Amino acid sequence: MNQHAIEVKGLRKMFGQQVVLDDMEFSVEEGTIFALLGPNGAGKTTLIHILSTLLEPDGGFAKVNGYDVSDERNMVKRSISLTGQYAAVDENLTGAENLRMMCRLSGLTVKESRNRSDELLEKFDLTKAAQKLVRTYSGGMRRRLDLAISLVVNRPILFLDEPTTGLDTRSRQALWSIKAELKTEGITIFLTTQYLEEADQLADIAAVINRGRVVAMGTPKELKSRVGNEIIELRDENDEIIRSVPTKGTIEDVLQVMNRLKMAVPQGARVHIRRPSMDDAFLALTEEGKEVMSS
Ligand SMILES: Nc1ncnc2c1ncn2[C@@H]1O[C@H](COP(=O)(O)OP(=O)(O)OP(=O)(O)O)[C@@H](O)[C@H]1O
Repeated sequence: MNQHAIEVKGLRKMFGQQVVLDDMEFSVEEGTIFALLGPNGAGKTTLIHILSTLLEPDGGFAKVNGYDVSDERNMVKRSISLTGQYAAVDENLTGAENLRMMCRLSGLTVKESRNRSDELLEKFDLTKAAQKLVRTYSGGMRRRLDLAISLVVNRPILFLDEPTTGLDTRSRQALWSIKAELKTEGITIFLTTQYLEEADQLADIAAVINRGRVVAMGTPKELKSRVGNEIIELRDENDEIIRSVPTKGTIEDVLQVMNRLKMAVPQGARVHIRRPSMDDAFLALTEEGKEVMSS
């Protein structure tokens, strides 16, 4: 059956007078990686909390694995894993003990728990650190343990709230490769991120939200193409960017833009023409970007 892993329609959430999610609408196909991109305070965590039943919406509806987040909370909870601020890691236990405890709590036998823990420690490159107390772990190791714990029981949908925030490049890349592995197992991954690069590398579909609304959605490639086909960048003699202007990529358009720019830039400025990045798309699609693009 080809159903949506997540379906959101007219979703609304207010905190006091502040509208945090405003008529939000999108769906996520089963087995895909979906990235929710948005600046600080855009409403990403609020949305994850509603989808994982930690918060009640004020209007509209959301279904996760076919279950309504308000009316079928238990079924939703059984369909998801959630990593992030809420993972219960005991600092005074070892990584292996934490994992085995979670396995036992979720109903596995002692033997099954040992096997599943070993398998996850291996997958997340924690076998060597398995017998060390978690309080001695680095940030990257904690994140990997957090992710491993969220996978103790195979659930069809995995929520990752800013999973790589604060990780060094190496740990981030390790997490990316694990997520790609999960995808091959058919798990739907819903992640929030402020790293455009992350959405670009990983996601099948990315939605950009700003002030509680979806302002754009598509494959990272589609989102990038919304910014224009080629970007003209003018740099000064220190290689600092002076102007960055999207074009349609045709010779006529590029010439027209160059002519316009000629009047406004200092002599000696150098020209680069490049493909748009996710950063360009993000800036162009959010409020802040509109100012940049129209300047
Ligand atoms: N419990 C709460 N009570 C009041 N306001 C809240 C509450 N939780 C969030 N907000 C507000 O709602 C808005 C959206 O917050 P949210 O945490 O969902 O954003 P976010 O996109 O996850 O941001 P960040 O990237 O900084 O984590 C913010 O303005 C925040 O101050």
